[in-house]
Amino acid sequence: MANVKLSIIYYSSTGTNYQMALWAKEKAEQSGAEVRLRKAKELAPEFAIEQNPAWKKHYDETQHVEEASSDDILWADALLFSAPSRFGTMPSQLKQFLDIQGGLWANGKTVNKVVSAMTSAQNPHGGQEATLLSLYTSMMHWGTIIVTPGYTDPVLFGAGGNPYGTSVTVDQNGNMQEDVEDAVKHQVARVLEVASKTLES
Ligand SMILES: Cc1cc2nc3c(=O)[nH]c(=O)nc-3n(C[C@H](O)[C@H](O)[C@H](O)COP(=O)(O)O)c2cc1C
Repeated sequence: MANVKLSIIYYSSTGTNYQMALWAKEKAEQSGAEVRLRKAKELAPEFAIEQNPAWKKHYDETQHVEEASSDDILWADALLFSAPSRFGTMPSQLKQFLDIQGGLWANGKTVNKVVSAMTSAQNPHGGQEATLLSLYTSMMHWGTIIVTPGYTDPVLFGAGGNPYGTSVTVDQNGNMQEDVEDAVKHQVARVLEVASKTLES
């Protein structure tokens, strides 16, 4: 997958989606892609972060991660998003990032990017598919090429079998309930495969 430029753009309060983004980065780099790992800017007020020790810890520990910018979209052939469910939709932090890309969109700069997404929620039926759909809805408006895992590999069944994108259930202590590392890696490999085909054509 040499030559594919991949931006992994995530939001995470307590580390789950950051971990998924790191697995994706590891696999993409092993595959020869050029990778940018970027976080959506935190928008929550300090008091909200401070009242949740796990959130505060993750916030402090990821200060070194660069914030996503328009250039990360412009530069990339492929985009992989990862963000937790917030009442069945994407978090406002990621939505805000999308909402400030009107200039790119208006100039056709989002068209034909290969896009895929991952998520997490506290409950298996707590909105995992709906959260991915909320993101994919915006991606349709962007004219992107949405690439989902479907059921293209047996690892998906062990990871909960979500064909929309890898998703994981996280308990109240932040522990992932399914082993999704291989599913994340399969998803990113598939994104790179499709992106490299679009570059050849
Ligand atoms: C405001 C808010 C709304 C949430 N809504 C849901 C929900 O509707 N269903 C669900 O299962 N989990 C819900 N969660 C749990 C989060 O999805 C969970 O904390 C997250 O997936 C952990 O990911 P992270 O470690 O990357 O932050 C919600 C959490 C917050 C803070």
